[in-house]
Amino acid sequence: MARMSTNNSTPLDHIRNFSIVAHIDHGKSTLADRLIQSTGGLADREMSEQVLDNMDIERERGITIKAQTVRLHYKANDGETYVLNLIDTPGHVDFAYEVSRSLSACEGSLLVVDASQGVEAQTLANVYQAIDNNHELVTVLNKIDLPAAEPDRIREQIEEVIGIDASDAVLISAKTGLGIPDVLEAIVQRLPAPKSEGGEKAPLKALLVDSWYDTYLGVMVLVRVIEGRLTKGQTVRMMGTDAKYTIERVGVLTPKMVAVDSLGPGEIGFITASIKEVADTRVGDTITEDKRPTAKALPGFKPAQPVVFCGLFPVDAADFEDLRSAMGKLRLNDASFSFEMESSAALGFGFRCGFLGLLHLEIIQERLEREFDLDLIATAPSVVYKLFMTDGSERELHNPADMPDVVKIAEIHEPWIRATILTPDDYLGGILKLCQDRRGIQIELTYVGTRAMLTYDLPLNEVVFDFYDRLKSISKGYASFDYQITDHKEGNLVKMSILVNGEPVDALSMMVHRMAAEKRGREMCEKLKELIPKHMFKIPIQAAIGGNVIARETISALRKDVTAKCYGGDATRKRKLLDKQKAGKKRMRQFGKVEIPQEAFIAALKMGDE
Ligand SMILES: Nc1nc2c(ncn2[C@@H]2O[C@H](COP(=O)(O)OP(=O)(O)OP(=O)(O)O)[C@@H](O)[C@H]2O)c(=O)[nH]1
Repeated sequence: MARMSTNNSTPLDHIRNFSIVAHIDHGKSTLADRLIQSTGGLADREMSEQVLDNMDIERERGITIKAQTVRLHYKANDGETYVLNLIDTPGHVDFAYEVSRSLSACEGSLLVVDASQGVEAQTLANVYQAIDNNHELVTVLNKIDLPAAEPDRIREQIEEVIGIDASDAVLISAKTGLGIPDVLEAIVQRLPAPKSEGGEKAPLKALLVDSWYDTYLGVMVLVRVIEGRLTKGQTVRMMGTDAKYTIERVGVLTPKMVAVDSLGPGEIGFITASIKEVADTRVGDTITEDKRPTAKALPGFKPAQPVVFCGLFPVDAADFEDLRSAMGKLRLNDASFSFEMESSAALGFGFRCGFLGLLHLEIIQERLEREFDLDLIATAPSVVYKLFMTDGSERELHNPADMPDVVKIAEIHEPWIRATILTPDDYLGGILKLCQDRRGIQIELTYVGTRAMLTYDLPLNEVVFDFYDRLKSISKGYASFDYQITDHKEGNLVKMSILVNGEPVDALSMMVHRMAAEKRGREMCEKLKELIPKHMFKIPIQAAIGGNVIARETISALRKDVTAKCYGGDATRKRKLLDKQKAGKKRMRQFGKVEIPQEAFIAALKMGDE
């Protein structure tokens, strides 16, 4: 780690702590890179594209998962040098809680809007979070290099839709660098400096903003000092967990890690303290000095609750231990991902995993397959149901396979969301139909120019499968979507089982609304008929509720011997064909006498609405 002999007492009025809020792809990371580059945080040659996005997957998918922070030194037009702390926030709905936690560590935000696209669903969601955190805002219109950019129109739209003054919006192109100096000036001139009531003489009070696992340094904790001073060697106490630690390192990210002696009021930096797991650090906790504690803890955050669950099983049972260790490693860096062992009659040993949303699920699954070279079967994603039992007790259901006997259940409650959808009005009809088909209740429909803004209440259960994919395809990618979980409501829900050759495949069972069960069951059977290859015998595929079969398809029997066409041919050709079949088998799973390909599990769940 580099060492910087910073003078550690940057006066408060020379500090600006800010975030960038934006819809996905509106250019947040590109702008962050520009700010780092133009303040000399990294030499040009060190700039790999998008330094803020650490992980390969993030880079490939172009999304920011883990919030990061960067300290910049900026010499302003008034001749003074300011310390600017940029806290990066993720843009996707699944990570909304990370947005909120990082916003609470700063006083202002840059609201970045693509001047060719305008306000989108996540622009709204994120800007309201910033306003809720009492942030001052600087509006930045990006991509003005594009011929399609219409800064005047978008400025009006921002005023109309969000209700903030955008007359002094800064026009930039993060791509070409145009307007970047104006952004830096606006940060200094228009965003407030942090305040500290007690100042640096007060007992230590710092906010635990984030934590992550670094292979070399172990658990790193991102902190924002409110009052007092955080120093190397100090013994601190986490007020929420009551755990004591001795601070080993104090540093800042420039974005390289740079050690400093201490952090004072208003400053943001990281500490390390031989903390074993990220799970030992509670985001939103208050860090204070053990021997001179602060009187009152900060309000803190609600911990992120997993909302979507699914089972992950190794295709090859021998990979179970590898899967366990890989999950343990991922969990080190992502306390919002949870897993516990599960066994399934059909799939053997695996894990029941909890995620913040579907994207989170996909990212974890992809990382397990790619970084750890594991072949996995994922079961149908399920939301968390609340079961009210006839004996008066209450329990949570994370897995349709654990569904108790229906006669013992008085009521099943399912989570509902409030969704905001923005779309060009050409696609409105299709989107209304989609929401309606998914049991949606329309709350509001307003227009902003030729764009419609829709508010719908929807059961989360109807959204977890493929709602987002469908929305994108109906709107040719133009609609944007954001949601918040609102409450649990009673639903007429049943467990639908799928039987292949008479055997229930628990990985495919799911909770469905009674009215939609037959249609869903029929679609599942039809899809599986396409996905499961023919065998030497007839295979019935059935969907059932309790003992009642509600849909049925049959896969006809295969007669031909595949090697027959090699008759008389040379042995190597025959061997090749058999090898090819064997490789194909690796991605198959045996259920009784039937082999089901791995893709069938996911594909069967992604049903069209046509
Ligand atoms: N033409 C043009 N393209 C830009 C500009 N700024 C960003 N882009 C492009 O827009 C795309 C999205 O930019 P990002 O910076 O990755 O967007 P982001 O908001 O950080 O996206 P997430 O990390 O997914 O939240 C990239 O392909 C950029 O190259 C700009 O000023 N002009």
